[in-house]
Amino acid sequence: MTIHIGAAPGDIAETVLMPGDPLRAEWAAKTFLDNAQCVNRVRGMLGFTGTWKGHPVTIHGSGMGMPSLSIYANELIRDYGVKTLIRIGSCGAMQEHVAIRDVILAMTASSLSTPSRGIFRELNFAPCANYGLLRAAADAAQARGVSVHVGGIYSSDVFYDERPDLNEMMIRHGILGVEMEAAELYNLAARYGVRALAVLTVSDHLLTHEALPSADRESSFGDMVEIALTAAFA
Ligand SMILES: O=P(O)(O)O[C@H]1O[C@H](CO)[C@@H](O)[C@H]1O
Ligand SMILES: O=c1cc[nH]c(=O)[nH]1
Repeated sequence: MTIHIGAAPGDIAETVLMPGDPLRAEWAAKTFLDNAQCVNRVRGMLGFTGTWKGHPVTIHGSGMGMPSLSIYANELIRDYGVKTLIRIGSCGAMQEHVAIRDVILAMTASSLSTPSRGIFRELNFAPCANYGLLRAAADAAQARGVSVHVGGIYSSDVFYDERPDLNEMMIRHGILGVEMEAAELYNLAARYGVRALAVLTVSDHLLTHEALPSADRESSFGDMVEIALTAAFA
């Protein structure tokens, strides 16, 4: 047990899928895993462990934002020995050719800052996905016929953004979408020598202003879960 995770040693698998939303964790575990058991409910941050095609998998919420994700990812890696972390998140699209419900695979994650800023100091470290996971996820998405985009995303500290100029800059530089966790997940994966990837489903569109309701964000993004599971064990 850790301060934030109540699971017993051995109750967390080496492969963890991390949605921001703990209720998406519950839905995904009960929908896609066999024999899913709840292994954490500290602070309501639900985690479940089961198997997928015989492979042990944990699906655990990260909460919203990089500081929250950092707490769970640190404890999962350092205390529970997790080796592969795949974020399964929602995001806002920033390009016209990206549509609602499309899947984005985050090759890199730009940011204004991350919780690792104090460690990197003057270094502009470039957080990037694990290439093997990224390639396997792209293959899995194409095999499923999912509309998938691979490229850079923006990890923001705010959902309610007051910088239209910044979004314009991101859009002009080809950033595919915005979310709030991937950059720090990639920083931590690099620091501890583990694999990480962010697989995102477009829930909002910054250009068209379309937006899916919260129920859809919680329990309808099945393609990204299956892409993440397939990539983890490719
Ligand atoms: O749907 P999740 O995985 O929580 O991801 C996105 O949704 C939240 C904001 O609504 C942020 O956590 C953002 O990164
Ligand atoms: O962080 C997020 C997530 C979904 N949609 C957004 O616009 N931002």
